[in-house]
Amino acid sequence: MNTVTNSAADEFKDSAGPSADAIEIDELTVRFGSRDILRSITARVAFGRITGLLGPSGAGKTTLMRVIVGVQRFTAGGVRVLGRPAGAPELRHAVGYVTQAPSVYADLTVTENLRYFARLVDVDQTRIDDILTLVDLRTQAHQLAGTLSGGQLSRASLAIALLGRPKLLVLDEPTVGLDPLLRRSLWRTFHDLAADGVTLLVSTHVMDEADRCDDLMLLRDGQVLAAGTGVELRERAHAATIEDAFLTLAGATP
Ligand SMILES: Nc1ncnc2c1ncn2[C@@H]1O[C@H](COP(=O)(O)OP(=O)(O)OP(=O)(O)O)[C@@H](O)[C@H]1O
Repeated sequence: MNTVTNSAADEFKDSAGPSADAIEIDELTVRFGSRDILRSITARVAFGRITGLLGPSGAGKTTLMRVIVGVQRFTAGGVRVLGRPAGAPELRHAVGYVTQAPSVYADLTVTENLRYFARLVDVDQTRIDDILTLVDLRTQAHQLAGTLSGGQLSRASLAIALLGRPKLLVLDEPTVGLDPLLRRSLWRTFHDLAADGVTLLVSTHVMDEADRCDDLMLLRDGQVLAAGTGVELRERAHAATIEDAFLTLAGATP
């Protein structure tokens, strides 16, 4: 398959140090007004794996992702991304972020959108063809983005995030509203990217998507309830499913 990594693929991993993780969060607190939205979070995201950020609506998933990509100020603690402080200028191309809202221009075709964003991030236009193949949008290449289906629109947003050859992809609920077939094919793309060495952090509140992740981080009320592989979390909670594990672990926390 097409590769999104390049000869400098391990540049960040190497410079981050052999024991470093892709994301290192230490005692992170984010306060809005008088309310702590993230409460002294300490967590790690391993290189080259898919980590699922799971939690109910309002748990703080988007806020945490915004801190990681460097667009949300934090109150206390520290966050290092690919060995640099979150938001550092040299991370601009290395980190791709797909928000819940589609980031494409409805009145431009898919290719025109990609050409436009390719110029912004100073990426070779020839890469557009490769990315269209990767996200399976070749057939829609000349279709106006405003006429795409929900799943195609998600893929178009993902395509834009891939332009800068990110080493880390942060995806905020990328499969929300998609039918099971589209969800499955999007997850296949995520696994292809991880196989190419990309680190993915994917938020969801759909518990059955947890089984598609290598690692999980369970977030509730701005705190990490538990982190580990699905098997580890199920064993820890003596639960048959991640959903049950989440409920058990949430119940065990005051
Ligand atoms: N700018 C802000 N000012 C005040 N409160 C905020 C702000 N942004 C988020 N919040 C609050 O922080 C909490 C966490 O929000 P966040 O969007 O991070 O949750 P989430 O887990 O991503 O939820 P969802 O799954 O519904 O997207 C919510 O209670 C939200 O209302």
